Amino acid sequence: MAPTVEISHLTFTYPGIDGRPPPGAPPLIEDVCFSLDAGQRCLLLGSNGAGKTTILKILGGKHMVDPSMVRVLGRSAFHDTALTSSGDLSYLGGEWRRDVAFAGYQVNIQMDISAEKMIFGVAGVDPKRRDELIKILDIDLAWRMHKASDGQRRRVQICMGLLKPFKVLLLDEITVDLDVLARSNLLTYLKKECEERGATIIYATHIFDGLDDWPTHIVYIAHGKLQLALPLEKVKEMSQLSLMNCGELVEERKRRGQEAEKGTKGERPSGIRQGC
Ligand SMILES: Nc1ncnc2c1ncn2[C@@H]1O[C@H](COP(=O)(O)OP(=O)(O)OP(=O)(O)O)[C@@H](O)[C@H]1O
Repeated sequence: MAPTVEISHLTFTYPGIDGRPPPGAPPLIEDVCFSLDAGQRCLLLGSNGAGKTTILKILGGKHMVDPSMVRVLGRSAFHDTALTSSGDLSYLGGEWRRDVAFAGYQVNIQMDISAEKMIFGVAGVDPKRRDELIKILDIDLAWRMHKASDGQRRRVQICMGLLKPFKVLLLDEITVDLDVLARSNLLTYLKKECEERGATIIYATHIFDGLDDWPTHIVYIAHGKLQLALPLEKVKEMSQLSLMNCGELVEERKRRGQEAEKGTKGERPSGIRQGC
């Protein structure tokens, strides 16, 4: 079966004010390759500014790249807007606290509107799925969105983003405003979505609590370059380190790679269908 997410030699630079990449500027994302299959859950790790959001936005079709570099469900999200409008590809990112991005549209949520109106306003939704999400996220349908707390808004926004049974879900630090119980319920629900429906999820986060056994794969980015892309068991086997120390693992592998290069052949991080 073809991978659901394919990143192949992805290289990207943000355009300058003239709409073109600044001449001579090094690429922000450079030669990143990895792919994921249906049912896999990938944690996308990296320090601030490493390029995680940029990669997720490219995958979500928010920045244009050559279609050969990024394929989601075999298509380019930037060029094929039906991917997001159908709900097959869902992107939940940081700006969601103020705006709801659903099916490719941005809706401002500062106005006086109830959570119920927002959630039930989405047409073509399975009522059972909607009820389950409302329960899991512990949403009070009477919340007025302009008065709701950040965490309450975030719950409504996450609920709306998950109403359609996505095939690929991109999560960019969306659980930061959630309390421990809501976060744990959401992660359990998302795991179930992958195991039962074969959904693929990429989740960028700095908060590792409760994630030890959640991902199936780990991808680590530093300075826009892929450092590691491996199944979780491999990461655990190799390092006996927690996810928190993934950076140390990468440094150790780089050091060993450099030593090997000095000798015979250089070691290259091997991983989840790395095609580069
Ligand atoms: N629209 C933009 N134009 C130019 N540069 C940008 C733009 N957005 C982000 N950058 C730069 O790209 C780099 C990577 O940013 P990105 O948001 O992808 O990192 P990140 O890994 O998600 O970081 P964080 O963990 O802090 O969210 C940063 O140096 C940032 O300043």
